[in-house]
Amino acid sequence: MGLPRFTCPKRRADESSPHLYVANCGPAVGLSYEKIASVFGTYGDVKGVYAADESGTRVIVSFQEKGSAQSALKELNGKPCSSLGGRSLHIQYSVQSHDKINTSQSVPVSTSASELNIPGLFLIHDFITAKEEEELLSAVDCRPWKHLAKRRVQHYGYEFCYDIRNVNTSQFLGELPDFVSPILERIRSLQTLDGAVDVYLNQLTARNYVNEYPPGVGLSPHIDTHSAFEGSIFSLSLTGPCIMEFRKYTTSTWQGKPASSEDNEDHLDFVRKSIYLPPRSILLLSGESRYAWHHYIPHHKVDKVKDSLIRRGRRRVSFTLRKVRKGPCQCEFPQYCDSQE
Ligand SMILES: O=C(O)CCC(=O)C(=O)O
Ligand SMILES: [Fe+2]
Repeated sequence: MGLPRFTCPKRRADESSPHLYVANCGPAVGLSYEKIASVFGTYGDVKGVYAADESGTRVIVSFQEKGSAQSALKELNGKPCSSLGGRSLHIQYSVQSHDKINTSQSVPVSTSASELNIPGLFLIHDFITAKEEEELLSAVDCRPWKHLAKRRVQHYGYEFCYDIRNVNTSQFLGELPDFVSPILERIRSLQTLDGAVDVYLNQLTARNYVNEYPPGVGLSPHIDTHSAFEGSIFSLSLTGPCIMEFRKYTTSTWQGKPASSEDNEDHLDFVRKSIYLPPRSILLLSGESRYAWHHYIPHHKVDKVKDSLIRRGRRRVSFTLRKVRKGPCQCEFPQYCDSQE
């Protein structure tokens, strides 16, 4: 399925159209395009179902006739739909997109953080050896992965709660496991990169990305909640490559609230930059890159990096190491800060 020519209206569009913008729906929440087409097809001829963006949770359903879209909107909007596993959809009429930014268009991918020129972003290649990588993978694979709707994770130190996008600081799960000690030690040597980097970390999220899902499942754009974590975030990539895209929204407000299916797309103005994360590299987000830029991993099967096409592996595991924040965030980016809303 291609990407849409239609998108969510910037303001709620009341005039009807044969195209619906449907949120809380898509491959990332377990609903295939075929399934969506068949459910919406009960209201009329569906011309196509398209990804509305790269989140995997928003789609455009295009009907042949306006009347069909009208009936589907009336029947399916905002109530649990038994044929979609009880999920409540949030539906609006879609309008033709005149936005200059086409989210399907990819940006050139840099291989170094200096090329990207985002303050506070660092990438270190070959931060660990292949042997260390193997040991880290077997250590996490010996422990149970928690299967959530869109991800498989393990949390250490503190649990990260995806519904509130924050940590429960009163529930300490214990010290970080021994298998990350050599990594933590090496991270401490990175303090020389930038004096402001905080290298005393107490939370680890191991994330298992398995390329067995249909396109659309990746990591949606987010800023790690300011009030949850301090200013230095490290992400170690294991076993498979990917690209990470950074976006700075010019008109954005704080977006770290629990992802809502009613999120509007009122901030389509953004600068995009992309970086290639090879296995065994570590990425450090600090300063502006941590506080003011959204980051995300588009789900691609193949990434174009300079002149090469790089196929994603069947699996990527990342270790995100952070320090849990105990008081409110007092960063210099209040526009993006949940503590300074
Ligand atoms: O997988 C990664 O490298 C990044 C994960 C991430 O951004 C997060 O857990 O907040
Ligand atoms: Fe993140």
